[in-house]
Amino acid sequence: MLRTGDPCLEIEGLIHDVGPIAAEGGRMKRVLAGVDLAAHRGQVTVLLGVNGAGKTTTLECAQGLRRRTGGTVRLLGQDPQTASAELRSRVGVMLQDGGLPPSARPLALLRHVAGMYRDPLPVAELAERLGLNEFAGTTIRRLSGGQKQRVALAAALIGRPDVVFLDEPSAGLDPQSRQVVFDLIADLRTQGLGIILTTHLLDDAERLADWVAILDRGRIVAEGTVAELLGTATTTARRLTLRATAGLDLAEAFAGTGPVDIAEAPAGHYTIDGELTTAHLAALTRWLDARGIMPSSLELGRHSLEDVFLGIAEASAEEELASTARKTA
Ligand SMILES: Nc1ncnc2c1ncn2[C@@H]1O[C@H](COP(=O)(O)OP(=O)(O)OP(=O)(O)O)[C@@H](O)[C@H]1O
Repeated sequence: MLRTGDPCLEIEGLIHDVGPIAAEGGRMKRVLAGVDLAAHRGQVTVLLGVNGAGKTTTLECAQGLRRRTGGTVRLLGQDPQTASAELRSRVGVMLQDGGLPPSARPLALLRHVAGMYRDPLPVAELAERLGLNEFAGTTIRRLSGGQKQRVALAAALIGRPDVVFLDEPSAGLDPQSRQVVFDLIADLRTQGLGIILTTHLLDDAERLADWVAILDRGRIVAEGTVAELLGTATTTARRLTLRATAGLDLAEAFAGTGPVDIAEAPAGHYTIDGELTTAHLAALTRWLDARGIMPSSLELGRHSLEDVFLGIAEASAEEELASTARKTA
């Protein structure tokens, strides 16, 4: 996909070391090992990775909240570590644990934050959109995780930023609030904001992302649109699941087609894996028809981002094992 819109964030070779770590013999730990990432205006860029992959650290280095050990970061054209107050006012940030003052009430807090900007969004409008009025009189400390999350999102957006960082924006949200937040993110994208968000939820990435970068052990291991990432999986096995009478000799059904792996577990639940084509489907249904067997279900599995993600995570874990084995040999 052509990435349209000006780049709002350009990261090259980002390295971040932490430590010294006492538990590791006083050694430094490399948390980011050369991250390259670009985010553009008018797009949602999703940084996807398992717990501990380095997502939050990448965001914090991108915002200048952590000093990097190496590499370059340009946020709206400036180095965030030495950025002007003017740059900061153009960046919205929603951190993972909110960072909200516990004794404040949501609307008073938002009015206060709005007062720091030259041209803030109307507080009432944002509060209405994010459903904050339901708990306007409650102090932040008494709000649920999802309610705090919505207040934190409002605070990140109130200054009409050009770029917004959202760390796990859907964490703790019920399905309805999640939809509200996702719709808002989609609107912000249409308005030309650059949105960079982290998640470990594949569903979030599939629903929101214009561009996905998969982070694993401090490195970007794959990136592209969701379609492109799924495209990389089309050459790998696809799965057919069938529920029918127990004990069928399905190998016979596929005798004239390309090779497949067939498993039956539990009885009557079959999975057929392989490079499946319409010829496999035709062979199976012909074989069933000839025996008068009507399956109770027959489903062709589509690839999901989960397949891609799990494949990458597995390959990376194997690589790490091999490298540890080499070091200890
Ligand atoms: N100051 C620090 N001292 C020691 N280890 C650290 C420090 N900061 C980060 N780490 C480690 O760096 C790794 C990356 O952390 P980070 O919070 O960026 O991951 P993440 O992908 O955001 O994970 P999560 O999804 O759990 O938030 C983790 O293993 C974390 O424990």
